[in-house]
Amino acid sequence: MAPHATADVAANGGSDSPNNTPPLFTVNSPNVVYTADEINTQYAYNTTEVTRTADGKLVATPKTTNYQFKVDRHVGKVGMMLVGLGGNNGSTVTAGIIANRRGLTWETREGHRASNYYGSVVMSSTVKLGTDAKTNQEINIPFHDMLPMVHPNDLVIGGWDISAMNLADAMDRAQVLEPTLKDLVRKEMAEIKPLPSIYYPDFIAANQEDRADNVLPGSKACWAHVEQIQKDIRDFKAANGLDKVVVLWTANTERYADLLSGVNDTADNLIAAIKAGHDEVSPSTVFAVACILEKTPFINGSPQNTFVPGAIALAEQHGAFIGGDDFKSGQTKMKSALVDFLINAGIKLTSIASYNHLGNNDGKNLSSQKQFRSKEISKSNVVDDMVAANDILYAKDEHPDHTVVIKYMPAVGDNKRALDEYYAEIFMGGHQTISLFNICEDSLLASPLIIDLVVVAELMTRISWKADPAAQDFKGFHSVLSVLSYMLKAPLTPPGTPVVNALAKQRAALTNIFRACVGLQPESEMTLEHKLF
Ligand SMILES: NC(=O)c1ccc[n+]([C@@H]2O[C@H](COP(=O)([O-])OP(=O)(O)OC[C@H]3O[C@@H](n4cnc5c(N)ncnc54)[C@H](O)[C@@H]3O)[C@@H](O)[C@H]2O)c1
Ligand SMILES: O=P([O-])([O-])O[C@@H]1[C@@H](O)[C@H](O)[C@@H](O)[C@H](O)[C@@H]1O
Repeated sequence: MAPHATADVAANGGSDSPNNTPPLFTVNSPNVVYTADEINTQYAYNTTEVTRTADGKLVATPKTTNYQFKVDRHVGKVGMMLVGLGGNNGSTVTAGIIANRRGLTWETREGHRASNYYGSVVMSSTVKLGTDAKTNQEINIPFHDMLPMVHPNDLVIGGWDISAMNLADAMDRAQVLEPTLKDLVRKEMAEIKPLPSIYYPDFIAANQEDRADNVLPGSKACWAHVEQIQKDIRDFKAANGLDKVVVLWTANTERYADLLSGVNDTADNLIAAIKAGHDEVSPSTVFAVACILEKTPFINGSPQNTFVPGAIALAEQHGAFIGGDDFKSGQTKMKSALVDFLINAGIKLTSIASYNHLGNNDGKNLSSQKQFRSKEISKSNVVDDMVAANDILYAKDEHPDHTVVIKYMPAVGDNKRALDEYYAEIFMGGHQTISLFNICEDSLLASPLIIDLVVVAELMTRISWKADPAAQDFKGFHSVLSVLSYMLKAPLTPPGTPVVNALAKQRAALTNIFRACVGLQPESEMTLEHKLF
């Protein structure tokens, strides 16, 4: 990706869209064919199949599956519609994109600051492309240059909120950004007003009621709500000349919906339940259904079980993309890396105590038990796969003690305090105790994840595959975008497939799938060229 020189951006009055930016690299291989419109790849996917002999011995057999991948190189004009646009995350990510688009700089107590996308894997991390043929040194390139992706500066932003507050006032309410920066984006932010949304009081904390002055008629699910959201999406696309939209939920955490046979267990029953006004269908599920019917990717940045079985089935029926759940921004992100390190180092983690307090509206909503329970689930399950993978340290169904506490302390605002203690058994009866104090400015950590989720989800709409060369049509990835898991606490995966929470594995999956789309094998890190000579 050509560096987005802010001066150029400012001169153009907008972003120098990567639609016109030539790729940073090309792959020199008979298996990769570039046309003006597509990247077409023949890819040998190598795995190891394990079977057991009659006497229980394991047999490992290398296996190769040949795929064809096709990437549409035309990004087009992309819209990002946020549910909860007027919240701390919604207003912060919007202000951040405006500031980056205009190349803004501002003064703070610590001195001069410039716009950036720090915390975004897509915009601020690199991936190893390969090794320099002459110097033998690693060549690392911006993640964003792996495949044609929308630049966040080019995203057209809109969305819904049950609060009517315009985004300049919402930005002030959020108390996240420096006044000097807010003043530079205030005019543009004031022009952004959230669309009225659906509000079913029973699903979020009662303390949210005083915000709800921008709501559609009806306090429980109805088909008119689905149709209105679909209309909102179509109108937004038409008004802004968009080629596609991605919708992302960054509204309040809802309580879990009960899973009810005949109500949300199948696609037909879910649609019938909404039409019948069933009160166990949540606003986030109604948004999911509307987006699925519009074939608009829908991502859930909160921990509730938006994707009830009927919603997943509906997405599969319509070939629509869904993803979730719950941004993995600070305390849990650290946990998914630290637990991976400890257990893979053969250290027996026996207890994890995760406490945090925060003072933003999210914390206020989570001060209600049912909403906290949704978050407690997503914050607790993040170690399961790492523990289950090591039967030397853990007997079957043995787990570390794990407790999650969240307290609402208004004084600290968006600057969540996370205090963690990791207690482990080490060699010969010893113990290791790791204590962390982690101040997470929650919205400044979540906003880049919103960008990553939207950019990757949009990219996935332009990637197709087939395994049988004789097959006529290419297929899209499965409707449940588990490739998004790196950005999420409780990754949603296709039914029957395993959940991976280990942070390093999640990132490797993302980068290696993108490498496969340009015909490159996974980076093995073996560097045999530096060992066998
Ligand atoms: N680091 C983080 O900030 C982080 C990390 C993980 C998950 N999350 C989740 O992201 C969500 C947003 O966090 P936040 O700090 O921006 O919270 P927030 O309370 O500031 O914003 C939520 C917004 O959603 C609006 N809203 C509520 N119900 C709505 C509905 N039905 N339709 C449209 N808008 C609705 C509210 O009015 C509010 O403006 C929360 O669910 C939170 O748990 C945040
Ligand atoms: O990703 P993470 O920092 O563990 O999780 C955060 C929690 O610690 C916090 O209590 C909650 O309010 C945020 O929404 C977010 O979920």
